[in-house]
Amino acid sequence: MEIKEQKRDADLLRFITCGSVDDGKSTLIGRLLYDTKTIFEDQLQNIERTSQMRGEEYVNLALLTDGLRAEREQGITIDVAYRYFATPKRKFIMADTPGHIQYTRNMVTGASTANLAVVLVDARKGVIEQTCRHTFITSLLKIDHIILCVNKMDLVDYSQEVYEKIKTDFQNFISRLDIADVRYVPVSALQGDNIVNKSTNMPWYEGSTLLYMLENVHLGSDLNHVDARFPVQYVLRPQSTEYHDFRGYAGRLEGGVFKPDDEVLVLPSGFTSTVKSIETFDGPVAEAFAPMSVVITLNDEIDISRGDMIVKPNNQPEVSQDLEVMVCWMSEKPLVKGKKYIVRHTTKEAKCLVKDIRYKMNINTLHKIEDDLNIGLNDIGRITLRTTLPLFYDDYRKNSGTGSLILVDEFTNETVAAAIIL
Ligand SMILES: Nc1nc2c(ncn2[C@@H]2O[C@H](COP(=O)(O)OP(=O)(O)OP(=O)(O)O)[C@@H](O)[C@H]2O)c(=O)[nH]1
Repeated sequence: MEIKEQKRDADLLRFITCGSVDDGKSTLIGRLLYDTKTIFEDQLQNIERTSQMRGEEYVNLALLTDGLRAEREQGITIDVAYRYFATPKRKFIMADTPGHIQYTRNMVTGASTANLAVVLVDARKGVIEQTCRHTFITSLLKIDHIILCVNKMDLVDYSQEVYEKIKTDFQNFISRLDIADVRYVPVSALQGDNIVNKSTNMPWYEGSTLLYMLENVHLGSDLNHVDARFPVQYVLRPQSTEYHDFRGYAGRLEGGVFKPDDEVLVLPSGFTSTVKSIETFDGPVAEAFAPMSVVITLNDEIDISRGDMIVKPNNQPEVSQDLEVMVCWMSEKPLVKGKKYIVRHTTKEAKCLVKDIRYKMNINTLHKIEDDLNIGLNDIGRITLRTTLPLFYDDYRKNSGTGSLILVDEFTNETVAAAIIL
């Protein structure tokens, strides 16, 4: 079962596209869908017609994703749209994040489950602060693979010199970050150079196309099958007399494997029991692993509630009310030292106090700024929190689910930050 799951992972690539407004993100996504022939005939006719009406020389592929965005914006709460497409080699889930002011927030949301980030730069502008910010967040979120797409090569006469300069600048920047795999490709999303089809305009480029990279990047299974973590989302106690003995704990595994008869420990109470059964929508199973959603029943009656975590006695997460975190600030209202926020971590909600702001990050130089601790919209900084309830967490590197949290404003209910536990 586990092997099958891993194989499925290798067939599926989740990626995010990031770039500043107008770098050509929508056009690039449109080009990928168009050249891999994954858009529908009627959609195509629609955008061809609109492009003609607007007197545009080329079919405006950005209309494809813009249309999707308009649809999505009616849904209001969703910041990130997911596009699915497939080639014979692989399936893709692409997180499309609108590149406007609140980009950090959208990017963090989209990137938290991504295996790879496509970072776009405009060949005329080169590596700018936004490129650095996106790349830094990518590394913070432990996305192992980055493809730097130098776009709009048609506007710089497909110049190798321009491309090499941008590549060197980027190499200099990322040498200070811990990113396993970085690739580079010069493209024109508008004209279709090196997206799906190899460009004839850049004979000096000997690498592969963007699609080839996406299809062939090697993905180890990034799921943690070692550390068993089951945050309880709901306690099920059906009222019907037929099931009056039944008490199940519903949730999604954030890591590891659970089987019937496994010895388990419940946090925070510390009580132990053994797994009686694991139920799913399709009936009982012999084993459950991340990211399955299941109902676990235990052989002992223990008082368990939402936010508790079922783990194994010999492999426990950290438990603490004092946390050191790296935040990406997402609110117009700056972070306030000494202020209370709501913290949401796995299925648990608590309050927390910002005890200290250690430093703010200079995104361009990656230096720590210690004399200006004003963390505002899109800033990244290191802070310490004291929570009202203990959280059960792991290092983000080991487990992104139990290693991250969000902060919410108590009064407005606005999500103000995403954070990684250090
Ligand atoms: N010449 C040229 N223009 C491009 C290329 N890619 C995109 N553009 C143009 O750049 C402009 C911005 O492209 P979009 O795809 O809308 O940019 P975006 O980054 O998605 O911007 P937002 O949707 O606002 O986030 C459009 O006018 C595109 O036609 C390219 O490779 N070459």
